[in-house]
Amino acid sequence: MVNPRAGGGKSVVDWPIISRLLNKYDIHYSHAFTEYKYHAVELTVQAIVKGYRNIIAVGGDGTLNEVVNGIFIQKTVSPSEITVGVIGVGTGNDWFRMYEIPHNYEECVRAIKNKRVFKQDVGVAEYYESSVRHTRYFINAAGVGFDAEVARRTNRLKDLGKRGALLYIFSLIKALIRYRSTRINVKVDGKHFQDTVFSLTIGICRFNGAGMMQVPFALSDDGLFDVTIIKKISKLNVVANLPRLYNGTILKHSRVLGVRGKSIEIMSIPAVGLEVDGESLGETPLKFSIMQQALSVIVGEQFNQSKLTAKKQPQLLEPAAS
Ligand SMILES: Nc1ncnc2c1ncn2[C@@H]1O[C@H](COP(=O)(O)OP(=O)(O)OP(=O)(O)O)[C@@H](O)[C@H]1O
Repeated sequence: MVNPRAGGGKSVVDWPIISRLLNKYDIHYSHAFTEYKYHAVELTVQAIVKGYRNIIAVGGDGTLNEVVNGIFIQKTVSPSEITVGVIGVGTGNDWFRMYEIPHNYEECVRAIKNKRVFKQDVGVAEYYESSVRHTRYFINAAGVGFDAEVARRTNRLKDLGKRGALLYIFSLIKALIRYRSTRINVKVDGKHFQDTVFSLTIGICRFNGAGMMQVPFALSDDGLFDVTIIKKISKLNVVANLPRLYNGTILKHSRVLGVRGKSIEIMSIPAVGLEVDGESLGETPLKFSIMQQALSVIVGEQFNQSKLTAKKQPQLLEPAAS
């Protein structure tokens, strides 16, 4: 599935190079260009009906998310029979960072050829848009509140043809000027937490926002979401602590809480926005559930799961009982 809009149009320019590499490594494939938003969901469903069982997303996190949604809404085969590979041409490519998927196209195609498969968790997000309940699968991270507002602004800029990882920082600064923290009620595996919250991230993998680590200890196959809750915080404090978003120390901040759980519910008045895998969706009330090791993905040759497991740290706070 080739998204010609990914990376601000880079995928369509680079497709001849990528297709030559797929031929060079003797990977037999057919390709389809997406023609509109959500088209990769439909194309994935159709491809599986036609008998394809290995799907490569050529794009960024959004294209990959649509392929995953196609895999989980189709009824032809069990999703466990499908394997997903990626060639990253997106702007953020955050999911790719978790698995050390190379930037270099040739290394990427070689990794697909070698087909080291990892089974990762899949999240299910339920949200509301125009008072109608929707469901969306995700494999990287979901953001609520300020995080979703930054994604909304970034996506608007991408729709206007802007590109580059600095879009996220630019949107973050613009969003910071206007955003107000909201009273949010969070339920994690039945335990309540209520406070005025600036931002909340629900992670399966570790990176979002073009390289930020808001859930720095997430393990993608443990059947648990890592949730990071940033309580109301001054704008100056946000700016002073920006490096923490990149160096994995965000949980050490006194206004930040980390919890783990399988089932998350979020309510707020007024409603706050949601993004999943960088795609801007609807708003609260929200429900998240997780399917452990439900998707087979091809990882980079350098990816070493045991390195991640060693970093698993149990310092995360338990959510306060109501
Ligand atoms: N033909 C198309 N025309 C317009 N939008 C499309 C088309 N095909 C796919 N899309 C949309 O393009 C959006 C961006 O895709 P994607 O996320 O893969 O690229 P990106 O934004 O450059 O990368 P990243 O999310 O990693 O920063 C997705 O929301 C997808 O729905």
